[in-house]
Amino acid sequence: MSRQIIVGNWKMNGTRQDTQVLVEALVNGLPASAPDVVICPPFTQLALVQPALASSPICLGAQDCHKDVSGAHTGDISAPMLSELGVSYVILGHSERRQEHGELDETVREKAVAATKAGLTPIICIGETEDQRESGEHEDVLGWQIKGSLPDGFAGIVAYEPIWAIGTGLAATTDQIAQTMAFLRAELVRQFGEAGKAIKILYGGSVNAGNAVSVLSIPEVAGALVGGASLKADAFLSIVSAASAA
Ligand SMILES: O=C(CO)COP(=O)(O)O
Repeated sequence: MSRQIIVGNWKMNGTRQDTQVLVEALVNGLPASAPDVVICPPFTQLALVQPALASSPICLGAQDCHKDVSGAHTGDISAPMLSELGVSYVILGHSERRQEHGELDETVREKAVAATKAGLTPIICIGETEDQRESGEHEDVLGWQIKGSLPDGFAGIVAYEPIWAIGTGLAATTDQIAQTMAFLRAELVRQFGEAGKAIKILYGGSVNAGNAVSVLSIPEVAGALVGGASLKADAFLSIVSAASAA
């Protein structure tokens, strides 16, 4: 299996003090044979974290970017601004942004184009609601999200995050993840041809130190997008170690 990637999405958490303590623990505790590791602090902490990662293989990610390079977009941050801060990955289309900010597939696609132009690797999130899973519509929903959110020639990462598994402590079962991963791979190949085989797919949704080994051992799972457990150094480093073992 190719090298896995573990991404920590800190969401809207972390004072300067918390951030310094957490980053130091991650940098010092990273195992020698670690997978690729990315941490995505809030925008306001990026400039603080970047120098702390200077001599570490841990990469810096952001949680969103705008589709334009600059302009009258109050409160937004552009992809080149992130790139200038040493950011190399950006999470796009997270369900919290889709739900709280009404972000549509089309917007996510435009942001992915902007991110790629600025040299960032987009991590595009997709996932179904609990109702969609229960009514058996989840594959249709995920297929449409891939079609709508991933630009032509997409060479980034997809993160499958079932909305009902985010922050609930109830990760999807290994069978649910395995079936959905197989569906997503087939869909990526159907939509992108040969290039669809190379797109890494992460799983996200209540990944923790206890379930990481089983989640990361599922075929097609190329890593994890971790929320809550990425805020605790011990838990996140256990997940990182599980990826090294998977
Ligand atoms: O949304 C997530 C990562 O982007 C997952 O969050 P939790 O790991 O807290 O469920």
